[in-house]
Amino acid sequence: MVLLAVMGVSGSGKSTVGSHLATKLGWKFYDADDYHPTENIQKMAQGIPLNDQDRIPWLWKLHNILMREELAGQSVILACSALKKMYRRILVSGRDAVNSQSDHLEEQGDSATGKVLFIYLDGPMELIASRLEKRRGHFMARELLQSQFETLEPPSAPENFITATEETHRPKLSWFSKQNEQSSVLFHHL
Ligand SMILES: Nc1ncnc2c1ncn2[C@@H]1O[C@H](COP(=O)(O)OP(=O)(O)OP(=O)(O)O)[C@@H](O)[C@H]1O
Ligand SMILES: O=C(O)[C@H](O)[C@@H](O)[C@H](O)[C@H](O)CO
Repeated sequence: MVLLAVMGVSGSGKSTVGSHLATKLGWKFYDADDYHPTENIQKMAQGIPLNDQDRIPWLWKLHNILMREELAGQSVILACSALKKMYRRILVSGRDAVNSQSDHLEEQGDSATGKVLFIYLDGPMELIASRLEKRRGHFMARELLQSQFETLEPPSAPENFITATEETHRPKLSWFSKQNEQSSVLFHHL
């Protein structure tokens, strides 16, 4: 059973790569965009970046979905921006991530951070902007790309993640803890 989150800025390819992987692997797929409250969608459509207050309850909801699937023994892929380290902590640990001291969570080490494997879709702003220019019928205002990059805190050790470079979506192994057998399956499909 694997909980996988495909993360990155708007337009980095989370929905495309995440749904592709889920189909290939026969796993359940969730797109975090489908779980935003209407107010968040309206903000983004108006070109107003979301803030922590907008994102935190949404991330709690997504954490609950991941935990429900974990309990059911179901492997899942979630496409979710998860731009900040704190947001990724919430996906992994829910309310504990907000209530506890960050040091405390860090001390928990693999037992907490290793629960979800993040696939970080990394890519240059120009390339992603050019893709967003061509994308039609999506609520996200394209002007928000700049703020997405400003908010982004790329994952780093001891987080549990793989970086995939945007040009090829070939994963470049950065750091991950204990999911070696799973990563070889993922490499095969990416
Ligand atoms: N590897 C790729 N090569 C070329 N185009 C791509 C690639 N990945 C995604 N795209 C295109 O880029 C656009 C953005 O991709 P996608 O919607 O999957 O990104 P996203 O990260 O889910 O965005 P958002 O967070 O805004 O929903 C789409 O039009 C998609 O077809
Ligand atoms: O954290 C965020 O700012 C949001 O998740 C955005 O990234 C959007 O949901 C998505 O990317 C729009 O398509």
